[in-house]
Order: sequence, then C-alpha cells, then structure tokens
Amino acid sequence: MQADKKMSIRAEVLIEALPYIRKFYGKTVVIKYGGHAMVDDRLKENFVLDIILMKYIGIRPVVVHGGGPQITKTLERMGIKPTFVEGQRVTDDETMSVVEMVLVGTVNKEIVGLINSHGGRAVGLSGRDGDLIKTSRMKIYKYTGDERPPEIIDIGRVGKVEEVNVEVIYALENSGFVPVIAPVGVGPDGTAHNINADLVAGAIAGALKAEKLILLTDVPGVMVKSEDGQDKLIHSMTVKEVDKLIEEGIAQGGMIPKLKACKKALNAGVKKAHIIDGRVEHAIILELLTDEGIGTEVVGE
Ligand SMILES: Nc1ncnc2c1ncn2[C@@H]1O[C@H](COP(=O)(O)OP(=O)(O)O)[C@@H](O)[C@H]1O
Ligand SMILES: CC(=O)N[C@@H](CCC(=O)OP(=O)(O)O)C(=O)O
Repeated sequence: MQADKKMSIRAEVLIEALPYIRKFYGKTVVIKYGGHAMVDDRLKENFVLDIILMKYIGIRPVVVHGGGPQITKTLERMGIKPTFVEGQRVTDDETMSVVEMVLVGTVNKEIVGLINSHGGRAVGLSGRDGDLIKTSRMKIYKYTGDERPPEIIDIGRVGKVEEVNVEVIYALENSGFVPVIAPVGVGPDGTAHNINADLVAGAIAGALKAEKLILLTDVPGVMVKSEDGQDKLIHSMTVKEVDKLIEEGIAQGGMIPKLKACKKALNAGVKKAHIIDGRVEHAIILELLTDEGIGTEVVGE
C-alpha cells in the first residue's frame, strides 16, 4: 500500500472516532475487567492503554476488576476445592482471606501498576476503603416446587450490594485519578464480603448513573444455540429479555451475574450495557469509538 494511502486510512480512523469522543466527553463509563480476560501480558497492556486513552480524551473511566480464575488457582494450590452456586463462589472464612489477598493484594495492584507505568494515574481500592461498597449477606433461593417454599442456600461470606458511597469515587475522579475497584465489600459488622465483580460493576454503574457499563469476558457475548445447533451471538437485547434467558437456562454460570448486573444498571438509569470479548485486542476502544460495535448490547425497553 502506498504511504499516502496508509496515512489517509489512519486519518479516517481518527475522524470516525470524533462523533463518539464528542458524545462521551465528560461521561462516566464503568468497565468490568474479568479474570478470564486477563489472559496474557499483551492483552493486559492493551486494556490499560484503552483506559488511559479514554481518560485523556475526556471520558471518565471507572474500572471494576474480577480475578475469579486467579482465586481458584491459589485455592487449588492450597488444596481447597472451589465450589460455585449460580456463578457465586461459596466463601467460608479461609476462602475469604484468600479472596481478599488475591483480589486486593495482587490483581488490583497489578492493574494499578500497569496503568501508572503506562502514563495514566490510577488509585486502587476495595469496597472496604471509605466504606465504598456496603453489603449484606447474599441468600440464594432454590425453588423446589410450586407449592413448597424455596430452599435457602447458604453460600457463606458472599455480599449483596446494599449501598455504594459514590463520594469516594468522585473524590478520586475530581483529582484526576482513575478508580480501580476490587470486588470486596464491607458487611454491617465491618467484616469483608466477597462479591461477584459483575454485580459490583452493575451497582456502581447504577449509582453513578453511568453512560455505559462494559463487561469484558472470554466469549464473544451472550450466545444462544440456533436451530442448526451452532452457537449464535445475540447482538442486541432489551432488559426485559434478561430474566427469560436465565429462566430458560440459555445463560448459565458466570453469564447469570453479568446479565443481572446489566439489568440492575439499566433499571438505575444507565443508558446501555455491553458484554464483549476481552480477548479481542483494544475491545473497549472498538466498542466505544468505532461504528462497528462488538459483543451483545443490552438496552432499556
Ligand atoms: N449463553 C451464554 N453465552 C455466553 N457465555 C455463557 C452463556 N452461558 C454461560 N456462559 C459462560 O459464561 C462464561 C463467562 O463468565 P465468567 O466465566 O464468570 O467470566 P469472567 O471471568 O469474564 O467474569 C463463559 O465463559 C461461558 O462459559
Ligand atoms: C462471590 C464471587 O463469586 N466472587 C468472585 C469475585 C471475583 C470475580 O467475580 O471474578 P471474575 O469476574 O473474574 O469471575 C469470586 O470469588 O470468584
């Protein structure tokens, strides 16, 4: 390709981004960075560059990260077998200390370190800092029959988000920092609760009335089996369809909290939520600043 042609394509790409930059200038975008999308160093670097770019063009990114696979690996090394119910980790006291150590001590610091060493300004915190995320103990109801009351399954020290103290986030943003939040909450007795990171991201996006919630994961989006048995990507769905996908068993395991997070965020006033493939290089920028749009978008009714 000729050099001048190459230059003009580059210029076109930048110009294509202009309406999106204008649209999202000054707006908050909550990004959930899932543990499965933290695959290798190159992808991690692409992720932090996207966050830094967003910040420099005037968007207000708030990062919530996961680290489920990293917690599981540490537990297995210690000889503890991980158990999940509806995508939530059953968390006893010993598991809780591993969760906090891995999420707050390792994963959070790695992301903050990467953003800062690439020219951004990030501050890491967990939901216990400044009482950012207040939680109660989550109960899971299992319905066993029409007539019978539901069985309540105890999954231990797992938190349900009750309140987000947005002042903590505003304080950091107003000083030019990108908040990077680990999904650990504080219960009424001051002890730590483990919270699914998707649900934290949904609650924070809702509390901030964010423009967008973007959930990065390891699949192209929400998939459904088509008649020929192939997995097909759902490009767009409304918040009304979320419960149906869960009830019909189309969305399972880790996809359940993602869809619930999208629903919660949209019901709280967030304009759009996206479930996208974090294994695609620069997935956030592709979603935010190009005409293409990737993954599944969830919109209001
Ligand atoms: N209908 C569905 N479409 C896509 N993925 C689904 C669906 N149902 C269940 N899943 C599972 O959800 C997983 C994503 O959730 P999770 O493993 O918690 O990822 P993360 O660590 O990124 O939060 C996928 O890898 C897939 O196995
Ligand atoms: C209660 C609960 O399940 N908490 C999650 C928190 C981390 C998380 O959500 O990480 P991903 O987003 O990478 O899956 C866990 O212990 O795995």
